[in-house]
Parts: sequence; C-alpha cells; structure tokens
Amino acid sequence: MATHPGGLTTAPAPAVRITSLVREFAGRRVLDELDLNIAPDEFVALIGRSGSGKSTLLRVLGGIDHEVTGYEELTAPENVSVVFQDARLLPWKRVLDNVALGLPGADAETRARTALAEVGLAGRENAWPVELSGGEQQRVALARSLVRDPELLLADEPFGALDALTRLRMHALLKQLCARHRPAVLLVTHDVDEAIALADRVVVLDHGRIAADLRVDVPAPRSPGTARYAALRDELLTLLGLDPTAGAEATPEAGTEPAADPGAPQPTDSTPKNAKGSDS
Ligand SMILES: Nc1ncnc2c1ncn2[C@@H]1O[C@H](COP(=O)(O)OP(=O)(O)OP(=O)(O)O)[C@@H](O)[C@H]1O
Repeated sequence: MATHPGGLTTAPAPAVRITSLVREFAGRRVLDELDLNIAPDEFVALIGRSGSGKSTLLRVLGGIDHEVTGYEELTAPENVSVVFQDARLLPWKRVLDNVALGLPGADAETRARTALAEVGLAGRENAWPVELSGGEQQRVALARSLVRDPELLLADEPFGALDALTRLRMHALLKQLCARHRPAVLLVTHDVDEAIALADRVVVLDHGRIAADLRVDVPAPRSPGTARYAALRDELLTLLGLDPTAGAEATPEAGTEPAADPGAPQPTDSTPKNAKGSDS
C-alpha cells in the first residue's frame, strides 16, 4: 500500500487486470465476460469443474492464446513464466542447460546454478532430464521459470501428476520460492486443499465466469484441523457442487455434468491414479 502526501492510501496497480474478457470456440463462450484482478505478489488459486475455462484463461494470460473474442481491459506483465503439469524439459539438454536456455547475459549459467540450488537440486546440474524423478523434473521446471524473475507466474496443475507426499513437499517449496521472488501467481488446481494451503485468494470459475472470489483467511499454519479451514473447505466444495459431508463422493449439480468426472475438483488431497512423480 502506498500513502500519498494528502493522506490518501492507494493499493498498488494490479499485476493482472481483466475486465469483460470473452473467449469463444466455434461460437461457444468459454470465457464469458470474465473480470479478474491480481495484485503484485498476490497468490490466486483458480478452481472449477472440468471445462469451466481455467486453462483457457491461463493460455490467454500466458500469451499462448492470442485469439480472444473481446475485452474491455486485458493487462498482464510482459515478464510471465508458465509451469505445466508435465515439466516439458528438453530431453537432449542437461538440467543446467534446460534452466539456462534463452537466458540473456554472461551470468546466465551462474543464475541457472543458483536457481537449481534454490529448488534443492545443487549437484544435479549435469544430469539428463530422464535421470530425474517426476518431482525433480518439476523442480527443474520451477527453477527455469523463476530464474527469469517473472512478475507473473502461471501454473496449470503443476503438481497434478505427483504423489501426495511429493506434492506436499512441492507446496512447501513453492511457498518458499514465492516468498523470495514475490511474483503474482495464478495457480490452476483441482485440489481444494492445495488451493487453501497456498493461496491468498481462491477464485471459483463456473462456465467461464467467476462464481466466487474468497480470501483465504486461515491463520498459518493452515491446518485442516482448524474450524476456519474446515469452513472454507466446505464452502469451496459446495460451490463446486460437491457434498462436503460425502468424503470422496461427489454430488452432481442438477443440469450439469456429474462432478465425479476425472477432472472434477477433489475433496481430498488425493493422489491421482496416474500419479507418477516422486522426489525419491
Ligand atoms: N482449442 C479449442 N478448440 C475448441 N474448444 C476448446 C479449445 N480449447 C478449449 N476448448 C473448450 O473450452 C472449454 C474450456 O476448456 P479449458 O481447457 O479451459 O477447461 P478447464 O477448466 O481447464 O478444464 P480441465 O479442468 O478439464 O482442464 C472446454 O469445453 C473445451 O472443450
């Protein structure tokens, strides 16, 4: 917050400013007059049913999708990094070269080494991607993103393919990295617990519109045992059309696809059936 000489207190300009964004595919609105602001260094988790438009929004913000149908305002920083569910490392380049790839300046290699140390991979610089576990590959992907000091980090289910234990380790790492680098973050996740663990705000997307925008006012450490955590989790699950009392069972919303589809948000921090990554 900045204070002007007149005593007027103003919030810093948002890193992301979206007003009335529309994206259609074959005449069907996938993003429907969507409004969203993200402050610099704010961490926003984006959840929603499969097909609600989460990845589309990320692709627009990441400059991967240039074909938006319309908007009143669409502002994002130029320096954006994107992390996907799969690490997308170049298999023919060693770990260090993957991180340093395209980095300007004579100190590129030094910066890449520092970034690898930050994600706990000092000593693995000369490894080939294939020699790393899934969790380690995602660490490299994080290092490759953060070495560029992005003002905005976009993450599309980056831990979705990892086992539950590795995912928890990655949560701790991401928190640590964000505290140090302070990018604005937009994280797409299907995991309500992941959203509460990491985010300052959780935004629920439904049919291309923001259905809810909730501040995560759960005191640290964000333990699932606390009343506030449980209340927020129940609220989010209900917004997603899931029955919070039903454990892993989902309650379909009337008139919509069953919430139990494989892409539906999970009420527990469950490991997907295709979980492959581990840090060990
Ligand atoms: N290139 C495309 N051509 C046509 N339709 C598309 C295209 N990309 C996305 N869509 C449609 O837009 C809708 C939103 O897709 P999107 O991938 O953004 O959903 P999502 O919320 O990320 O889903 P999930 O949670 O399953 O990943 C879907 O109905 C999808 O079929």
